[in-house]
Amino acid sequence: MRAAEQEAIAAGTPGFTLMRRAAAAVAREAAAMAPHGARVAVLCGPGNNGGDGFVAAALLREAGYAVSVHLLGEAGRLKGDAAEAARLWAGPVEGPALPPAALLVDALFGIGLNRAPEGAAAAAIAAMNAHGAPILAVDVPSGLDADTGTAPGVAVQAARTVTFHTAKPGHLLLPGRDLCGALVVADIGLPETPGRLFRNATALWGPHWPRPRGHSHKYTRGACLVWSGPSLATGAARLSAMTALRAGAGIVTLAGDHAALTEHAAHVTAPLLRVAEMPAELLADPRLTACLIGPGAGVNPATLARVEQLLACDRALVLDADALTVLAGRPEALRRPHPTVLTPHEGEFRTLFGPLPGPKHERALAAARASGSVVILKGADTVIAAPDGRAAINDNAPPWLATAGSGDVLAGLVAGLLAQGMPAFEAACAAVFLHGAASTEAGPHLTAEDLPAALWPVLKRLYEAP
Ligand SMILES: NC(=O)C1=CN([C@@H]2O[C@H](COP(=O)(O)OP(=O)(O)OC[C@H]3O[C@@H](n4cnc5c(N)ncnc54)[C@H](O)[C@@H]3O)[C@@H](O)[C@H]2O)[C@@H](O)CC1
Ligand SMILES: Nc1ncnc2c1ncn2[C@@H]1O[C@H](COP(=O)(O)OP(=O)(O)O)[C@@H](O)[C@H]1O
Ligand SMILES: [K+]
Repeated sequence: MRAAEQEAIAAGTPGFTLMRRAAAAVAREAAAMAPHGARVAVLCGPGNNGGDGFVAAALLREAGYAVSVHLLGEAGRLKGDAAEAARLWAGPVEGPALPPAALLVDALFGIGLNRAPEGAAAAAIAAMNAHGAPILAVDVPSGLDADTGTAPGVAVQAARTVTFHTAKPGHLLLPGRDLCGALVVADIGLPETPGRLFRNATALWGPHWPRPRGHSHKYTRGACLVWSGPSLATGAARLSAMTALRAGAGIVTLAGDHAALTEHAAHVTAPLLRVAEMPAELLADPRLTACLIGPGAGVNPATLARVEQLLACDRALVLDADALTVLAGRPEALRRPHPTVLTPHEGEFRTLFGPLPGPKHERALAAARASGSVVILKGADTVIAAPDGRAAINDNAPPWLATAGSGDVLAGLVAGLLAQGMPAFEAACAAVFLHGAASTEAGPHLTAEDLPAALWPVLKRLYEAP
């Protein structure tokens, strides 16, 4: 953001012009939240976030709102664009005590927050939260660290947050995402800057989406092997296999011992069933393009031996659940010259990689580098990270996705996309996004079994999109 701002200023757009555009977006959102003519209280801080507040206050007053402006600090100490913004506001500048109002505009701190709010700043934030009126946060809810999604102290709980140019990690990572309320990203005319950190969206992976051609047959669409857990632990692999088929893999094989396959045979029709002791018995088939192991596998030496055999093969590979746990503390064992995707939740992640410092996207990136693999660090704010330094934060998954078996569905989705030749990072991002979209489609009270069916309309819409 700061680089984009510098570039724009160097190219001749004054900083104050950017501030005016930002403030116009704030005023637009405020007008959408408060009835015309209502009382709006704008709380400004000592930096440019406060500057946005002053300009927005002037715009709202022009538009007919009853606006009061409150400053934390002294008007005489405002500098640069913020001082110019304060001059634009013709009315009185009051202290931080807030009057009754229909809407509060939080322009206290933005991306310049550099420590936990204390004293008057902490009191002002607490007073906003206790006020009762909805809060529109300018750029970032004050007190939230835009880089990490964490709040070092007290933070504003906004109803809506309007940010500029692009979402920051703190808007997408928890608890930041919850503090923001509804997020609005406003264009303020900054140039596109090349970045390595993304908000997960169709544009990130859509160009790599595998589409069958007229002459495709099931083997050219990709063949996927899903290793099954033993008898009475087969459901997880079945969810994965059904989802891999739904993802578009031409053929999916469930493999394991005879008792396990007997259970599968009682449930599924489309997947092939192959009795095998070890994956190597099936890897001779050159048509096989991707393998998945872990769901229901069990944490035991047999699983470790199978994982090691699969790591040594030349197919794309997804390791989930128990296949990650058997490699506890050995991420370097995952290095291989073929696409590999790991799908740990926080517990499996810690077991495999140990405690890593920093915000979630940085932890996932460190794990991706250590393992040479694409890492999907799951949770309500799933992060996808690649060893080359790219990372994406996902924010489309509703909380009812937290249900037993939904992780197995995600693993199968990744495997199905890898089987079709989709590159690992893009396949992982697509899978996480579509998983979230399918759970939104299915709605509250879904079970993991509903997800492959719910993916169907989501995928159809993907095909219909231009
Ligand atoms: N960077 C850009 O391209 C643009 C930035 N704009 C606005 O400018 C903001 C960034 O402005 P600044 O860099 O001036 O930073 P801020 O206005 O976010 O905050 C910095 C000020 O707050 C003080 N401060 C930080 N943490 C504090 C704490 N815990 N307790 C008390 N005081 C604290 C600092 O000492 C400094 O005076 C953005 O969030 C956005 O609202 C917009 O005007 C549009 C363009
Ligand atoms: N609060 C939440 N909001 C959205 N998605 C969630 C939430 N909690 C978990 N998830 C998602 O649900 C899935 C759970 O996977 P996992 O923990 O492996 O469960 P299981 O092993 O039972 O399948 C993951 O994709 C995770 O990202
Ligand atoms: K703010």
